[in-house]
Amino acid sequence: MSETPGFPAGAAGPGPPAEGELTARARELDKADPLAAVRGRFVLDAPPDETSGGAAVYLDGNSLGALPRAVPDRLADVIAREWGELRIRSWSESGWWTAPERIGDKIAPLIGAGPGRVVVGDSTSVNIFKAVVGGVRMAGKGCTEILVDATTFPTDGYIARSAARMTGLAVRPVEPARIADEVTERTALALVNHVDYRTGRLNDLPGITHALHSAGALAVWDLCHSAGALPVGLDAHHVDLAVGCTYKYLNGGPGSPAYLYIRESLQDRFESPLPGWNSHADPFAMDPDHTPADGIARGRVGTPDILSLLALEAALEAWDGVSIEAVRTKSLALTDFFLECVQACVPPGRVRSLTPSAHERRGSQVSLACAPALGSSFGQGEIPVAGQVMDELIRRGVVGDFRPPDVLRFGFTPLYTSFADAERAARVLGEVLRALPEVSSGDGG
Ligand SMILES: Cc1ncc(COP(=O)(O)O)c(C=O)c1O
Ligand SMILES: Nc1ccccc1C(=O)C[C@H](N)C(=O)O
Repeated sequence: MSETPGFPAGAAGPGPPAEGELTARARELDKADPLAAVRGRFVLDAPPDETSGGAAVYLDGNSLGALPRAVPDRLADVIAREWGELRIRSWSESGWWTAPERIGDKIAPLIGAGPGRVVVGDSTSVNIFKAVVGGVRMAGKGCTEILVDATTFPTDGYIARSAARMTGLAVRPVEPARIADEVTERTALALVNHVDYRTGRLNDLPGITHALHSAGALAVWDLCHSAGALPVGLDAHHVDLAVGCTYKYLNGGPGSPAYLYIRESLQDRFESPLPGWNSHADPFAMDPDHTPADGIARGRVGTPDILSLLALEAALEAWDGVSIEAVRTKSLALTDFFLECVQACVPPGRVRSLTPSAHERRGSQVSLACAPALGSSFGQGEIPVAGQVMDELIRRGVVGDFRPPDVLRFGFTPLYTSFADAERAARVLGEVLRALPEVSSGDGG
């Protein structure tokens, strides 16, 4: 097993860790945490004590964020009053019609965008389609290819290949770190994940964007795993187009609508491949010909999903008075502390951190490759051992997730994750791995 900076070989002893010391450190860190009170804005299990020993530590906010307390009452009001009583009048009187731009402006500061550059609606996949086809239509005439992050979350690759087929271009998968070397004057754009969903690696958005621009190509970023977790700086780094979901670190709820960012200076050249009536300059003119709206509204398609949109708007209240810089500081402290606890609690050689140890290359999750121990005490089956380990962690109240082939993912949402959560998760992971038989494959460390 290769040594990674997070786990110097032989540094951890096989016996039970110095629990008391780590627990005390976690308590001190939580006491000093300026965001500690923000946790109260979310519905979460109470921390475990002698009576509630089974309460869950939630480390899956990088897949589905926890429920913000403001959402249920707001949604109840939207349903009972705005829909139930005002009915059709709510499109204007309750601000439903303009919600996609209004809520876009609320997300904008979290991703470094000025007002009028973000519109909310549709899924991330649909926005990837709009961004890629819209980007190709803005690119130079002689372009023949689209570069796609070779390590991307699958949906980006699927959509990019279909968009390329429709526009007559080829798709070339390239590792993010190689994009600066691989881009040519024939490249229309590159579609890149800001944070790698599997490893938690933070890709170099300023550097890659600059390299693409130097070659005359556009930069299209997928912010699903960075928005709400770290500063993105879309305007500052002159990103052309970006998309992201809102159900992870923005806590918008299951299936909450995604967003599209279009750089201000490109907006009047953006031609949507899905020019629905909501993107028309005058939707209620019912014009048979499409005239695109000015500004970011041209990124809209059809009737917005109001219930989900307004749940998201209420969820964003959890950010009141919180800076994304403070979130980043806590995120790095949490992931550092978790890695330290894992090193102390987990028998050597059983996991290997896939997440870069360098802060400037790390998102807000820790991914641990789980050594392929065989003959697990949780029963042998088709499930890879890492999947069994995660099932057992969840059974013991530590909720992360498993991604094939061997990755345990732990997401840290600074708005509500505590240092005590990080310590408990690492301790339970150590217990689960100690309960498994020794690594039997040759590459264990
Ligand atoms: C990087 C990335 N892009 C896109 C998606 C999903 O897209 P959609 O919102 O269309 O399901 C995810 C996760 O679901 C993701 O991690
Ligand atoms: N949208 C979902 C619906 C159901 C279950 C998971 C997701 C995810 O978001 C997965 C996530 N994108 C990931 O990084 O694996």
